[in-house]
Amino acid sequence: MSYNFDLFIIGAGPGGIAAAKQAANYGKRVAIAEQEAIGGTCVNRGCVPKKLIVYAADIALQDKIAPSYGWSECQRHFNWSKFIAKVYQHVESIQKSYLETLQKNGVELIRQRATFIDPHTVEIGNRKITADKILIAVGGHPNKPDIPGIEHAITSREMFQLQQLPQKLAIVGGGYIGIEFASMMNAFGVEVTLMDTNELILDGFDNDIRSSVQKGLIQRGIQFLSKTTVKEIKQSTQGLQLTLSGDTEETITADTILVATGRVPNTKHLGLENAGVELGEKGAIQVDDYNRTTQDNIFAVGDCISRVPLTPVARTEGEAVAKTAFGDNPQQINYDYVTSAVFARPEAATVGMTEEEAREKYNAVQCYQTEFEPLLYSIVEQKEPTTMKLVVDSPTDRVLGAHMVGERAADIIQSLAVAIRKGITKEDFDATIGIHPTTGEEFLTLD
Ligand SMILES: Cc1cc2nc3c(=O)[nH]c(=O)nc-3n(C[C@H](O)[C@H](O)[C@H](O)COP(=O)(O)OP(=O)(O)OC[C@H]3O[C@@H](n4cnc5c(N)ncnc54)[C@H](O)[C@@H]3O)c2cc1C
Ligand SMILES: NC(=O)c1ccc[n+]([C@@H]2O[C@H](COP(=O)([O-])OP(=O)(O)OC[C@H]3O[C@@H](n4cnc5c(N)ncnc54)[C@H](O)[C@@H]3O)[C@@H](O)[C@H]2O)c1
Repeated sequence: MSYNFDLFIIGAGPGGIAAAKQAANYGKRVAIAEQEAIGGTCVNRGCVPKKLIVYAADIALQDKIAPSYGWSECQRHFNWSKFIAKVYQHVESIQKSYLETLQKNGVELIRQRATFIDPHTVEIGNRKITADKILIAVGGHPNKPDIPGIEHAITSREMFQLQQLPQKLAIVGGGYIGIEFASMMNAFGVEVTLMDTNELILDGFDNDIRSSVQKGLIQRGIQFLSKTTVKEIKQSTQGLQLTLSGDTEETITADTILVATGRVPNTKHLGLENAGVELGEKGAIQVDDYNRTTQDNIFAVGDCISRVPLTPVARTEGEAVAKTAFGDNPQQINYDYVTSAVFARPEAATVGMTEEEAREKYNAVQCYQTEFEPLLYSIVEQKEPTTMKLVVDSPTDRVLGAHMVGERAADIIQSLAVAIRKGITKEDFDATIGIHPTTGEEFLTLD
């Protein structure tokens, strides 16, 4: 049977675009459907605009320590709307370059929503398109708790479209998104209250890292309510009123409420039932080790499979699917050493096993840890300690995980990840001569 395309991709985020490029490199006929902006969550309402806001917020933090470095105090004014317009200029330039890449590779982009008619056919606008293989890379969207008044709360998506900065921001959820926005908004002078149902923020990270970031944020002036959630939101004359439950049972007010309580896969109304594609837990698409769904010719990658919802992972999975479908060697992904970072101040980054995970899996685990004041803060009043931790399997001396909170944690952990993935030992760390004076060199002298 002849199909219109060798590969049809639903969703032009990092996962879909990576697969499109790789399949086109094999000389395959590829089309990609996108219902919104090319680049997906990461480019348009995630990593990219977020990191630019982090940079803007860092300027405010640098201003705070500048007088200790001999700079005169100055009053600067931050213009959010001017700044966010610049951010979106950059986002558009990325969209344009993605578009050029797709065109250069001969990939047809169809700017509409696609749904399944059968395992080889999708409906898109008034077209029916057939393909030998189909990749689902539809991403996810924010989960909003089902409570009265939730329509008054916004999600990360709307945070990027604010007309002006809030004065009082309440954040529900202390995961990646809640923590990053809490940190950025606090730096801009916004009064931030953050709540989480857990005792500690950043579920899934090493416990020492979680408490170190939490301490750092509280020190910066963020009000943290642990084991607390919101059960009702009402509009009042003082603003939005949040009725809390859990450890803190009171009413607080805010002018903006951000809910950041996780994300859910975009798998509804996709016609998956017409294609024999089954869902697993929490609406995520079920896939095997090769990202193949329950239908042989259909694959799924990225946030819609809820494995590790990060951009580099979606990209790697997209490439791997194209290699599996059209190359000589089927590709499986090793998720053991996926690095990740929370771009808060203080910044947190991690690779490999947490102490808790290592102790469950290995009999003799030794942790090497330090907390110190980095040179940058040595001559300023405000203190911001750095935490570093190595998790080691004692009998083999192999480093199982590295974790850090502090300046440039993401870049430092990123570099260590290469060595740790290759099986480096604690002795290898000790034998390495560092660069002085840097923060990273402290990883080489832990005892
Ligand atoms: C606020 C925020 C900050 C983040 N920061 C980071 C970070 O710093 N680092 C990091 O690694 N990750 C970060 N992430 C996560 C990252 O954005 C995602 O993991 C990544 O975008 C997932 O890629 P994807 O291709 O699976 O899906 P997406 O990027 O979500 O792309 C899916 C695309 O599919 C389209 N689509 C959906 N259904 C259809 C349909 N039926 N037809 C046509 N098109 C469809 C959507 O419009 C979307 O464009 C962040 C996420 C958020 C929300
Ligand atoms: N820097 C990055 O790489 C980055 C940045 C942003 C987002 N992301 C990705 O996006 C995903 C989603 O982020 P997220 O922060 O929305 O989710 P998350 O899963 O990281 O965190 C959700 C938090 O909300 C809390 N929570 C859940 N329900 C609650 C409730 N009713 N009341 C109070 N607290 C509640 C949880 O305990 C948890 O701490 C992340 O898992 C991550 O993969 C990555």
